[in-house]
Amino acid sequence: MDNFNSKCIFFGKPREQINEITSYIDASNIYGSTVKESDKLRLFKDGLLLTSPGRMLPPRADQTTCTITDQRDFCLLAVFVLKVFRTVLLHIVGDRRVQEVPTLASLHITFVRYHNHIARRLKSINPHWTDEHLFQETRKIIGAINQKITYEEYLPAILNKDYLRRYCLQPDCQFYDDRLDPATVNSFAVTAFRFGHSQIPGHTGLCKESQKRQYSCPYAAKRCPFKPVIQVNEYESVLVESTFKNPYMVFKDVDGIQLFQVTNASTKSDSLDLPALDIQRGRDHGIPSYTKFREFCGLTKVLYFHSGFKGLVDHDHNTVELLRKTYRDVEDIDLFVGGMTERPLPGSELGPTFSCIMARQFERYKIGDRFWWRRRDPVVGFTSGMVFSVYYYIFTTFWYHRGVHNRLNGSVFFHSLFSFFMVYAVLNINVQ
Ligand code: HEM
Repeated sequence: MDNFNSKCIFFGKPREQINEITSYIDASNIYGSTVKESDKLRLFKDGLLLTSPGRMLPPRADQTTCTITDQRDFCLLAVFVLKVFRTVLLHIVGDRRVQEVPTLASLHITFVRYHNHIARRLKSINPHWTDEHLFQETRKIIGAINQKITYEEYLPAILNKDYLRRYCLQPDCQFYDDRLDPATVNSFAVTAFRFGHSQIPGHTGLCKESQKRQYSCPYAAKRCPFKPVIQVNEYESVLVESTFKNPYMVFKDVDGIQLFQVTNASTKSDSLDLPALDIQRGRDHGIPSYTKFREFCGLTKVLYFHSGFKGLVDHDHNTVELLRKTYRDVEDIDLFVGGMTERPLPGSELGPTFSCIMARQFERYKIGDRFWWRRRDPVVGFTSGMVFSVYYYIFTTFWYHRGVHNRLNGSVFFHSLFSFFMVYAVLNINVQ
């Protein structure tokens, strides 16, 4: 990965960590980042992706340590091993982080199903297309849907309108610049985009098997692809840390997951100290300090621990006091800490420093992508008919799929998709 402003030059290039997977927003979380990976995930028939019973993700081929007793059961011994060693993967999909939390696994499942749904629709319209043709066309549509959701739903929810405009992140700004490197920069992956870690409430809500939900449908009753069922308002709430590395929760015991229910209940002491990890990872990667990034972003210089002139003008007084107690010098403030504690800009989830890093990165992902879905190019861009289809698919398929096969609460699924998890899943940063 490259850094926006790295000055440490080694053999003509700044020394940076390597990104294991593609930086482009190309749905590589579903398809993998190499042809070899994507081949492992394909059925090689009608453009479809592999699934397991119940249209779930395919289990790993080397999962032979236990007996699968019925279609909905997953290898419990493997789950036990997974809990103890935290390394075994239960399922295969384009990104190995699928096992991080069941809520993330559910999004992977949704997009695998979504792929197969679109491939079947394309096959019915074009029966003469080969498996390869169907696969690639479907993949292009799924990639476009990921780009569309990221830029038209997610970014407007977290970034201020000025930043969206200044960095060409709005739908009316579409062009390609081959000088813009779309690689993921270190400061984005290691600090700014980890702001999402502060958006994770302490609990996940589960629906019990016996409970069913009612979905309202945007069409006349005759055209609805499913029958409305009984409304459920009750959820069992579990601590979010009990869901870590437990993707099997999507497959077992529960009939639904309400993504990150907000409750005030206290959390267990053995939870993952993610902010500590994030701060340490920034130091580990040699990320410049918060004050250096303010300069890089053209923001006012910070020289003193106060919130006035030449101070921490984007922090409130109490936060400045806490920072003073924590750091000996303003120059020492970690980018993650300084950025996370800034007051959010109006209409935004982020302060000016993180907004600057985020907006610049998303600009690179968009303007530097030769295959950007809205690119006005007859070879790589979508025709206006296809652009319409992407909007159409997004609208109809969420209703069609009803969350993950009756397991996810539809409305909460929407919420979570657009609010935070989606982008974690699609952005494809995985540093080694
Ligand atoms: C329950 C939810 C989540 C958990 C348990 C989780 C956990 C983690 C862990 C353990 C890491 C690796 C930390 C390290 O070793 O440096 C990580 C990295 C990261 N997370 Fe999360 N995360 C969650 C949600 C999110 C969300 C919602 C976002 C953003 C919107 C996000 C963005 C990132 C980014 C950008 C990285 C760095 C990836 C890399 O450089 O390889 N995470 N996360």
